[in-house]
Amino acid sequence: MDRAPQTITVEGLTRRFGDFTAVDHVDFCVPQGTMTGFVGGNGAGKTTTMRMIMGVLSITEGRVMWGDQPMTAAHQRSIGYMPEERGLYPKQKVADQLIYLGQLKGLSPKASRESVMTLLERLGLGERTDDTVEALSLGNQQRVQIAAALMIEPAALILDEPFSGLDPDAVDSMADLLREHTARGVPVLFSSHQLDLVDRLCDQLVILAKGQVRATGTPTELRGGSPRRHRLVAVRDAGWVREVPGVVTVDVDGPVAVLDLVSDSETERQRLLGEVLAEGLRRGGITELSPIIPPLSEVYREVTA
Ligand SMILES: Nc1ncnc2c1ncn2[C@@H]1O[C@H](COP(=O)(O)OP(=O)(O)OP(=O)(O)O)[C@@H](O)[C@H]1O
Repeated sequence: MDRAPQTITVEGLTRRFGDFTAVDHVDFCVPQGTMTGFVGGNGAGKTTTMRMIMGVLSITEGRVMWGDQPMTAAHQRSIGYMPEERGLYPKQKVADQLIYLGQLKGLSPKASRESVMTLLERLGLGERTDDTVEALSLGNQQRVQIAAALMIEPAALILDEPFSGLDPDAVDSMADLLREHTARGVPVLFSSHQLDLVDRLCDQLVILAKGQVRATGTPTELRGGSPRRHRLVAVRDAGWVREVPGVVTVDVDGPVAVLDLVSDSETERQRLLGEVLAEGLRRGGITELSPIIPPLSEVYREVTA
């Protein structure tokens, strides 16, 4: 099987259940070597989209491309998929279960054992390999699911809520593992409700609401480029900032002010910052002048409203 990573492109993807359109002409792409966050409220259509990409749900309209070819079952078999319904056997031992899965995916028993042991160790489960799945906490069961998706050098990763229920250490190990895959060109699509995490990890985002794509882009692009608002802390009262032409003062509270550099031009905003700095020096000094970066949750609320 060809395991070379390829870009995944979703074109006009649509799924209806009776009269209800769960996914409505969705277009986006998961480029090779990028981590793409798939976000949207409950029922937005993320799982349905991922299921169509993976061929576990039929497509009503549209198509999924693997590089420049329509996605086939063989391509889908080369993708590491973590479905929403987790599907581990509760009474089987963790390592045995994964080793068997590796063999089903074409590894020799020895190669499968090696791959499983390394992955479980990386995911902090090195000492739980002989426990049954049901004996693990939910977060640790989640780690086993992740190991199942990451086995056999996947050519792409489609992960439905891989971070839910993980503690911060597990999130970090998981993020490191995913980055190793993107570094070898693997496209990664993962859904999440944790916007701070998506912001930290993703190269790009796809925001879905009511089955439709509302926005796509890098976190910076979605915030509208570099920020206009800045926080100023002066050594003395910052009231003087009202007199700097071209700068709108949103708020002044003693030495602290919030400014808006009302220009769409990056060069002009840089010039205005220079003016503020120069004036600040004349007025006794500045201890801080920093951009106010809106949280991604604010952007999300705006585009899905
Ligand atoms: N088999 C089905 N039959 C009928 N409706 C369905 C079916 N599967 C999904 N839906 C509906 O499609 C919509 C999208 O569901 P989906 O599970 O894709 O959303 P989601 O974005 O993954 O949500 P969540 O974040 O809650 O997991 C929902 O309204 C859901 O009820």
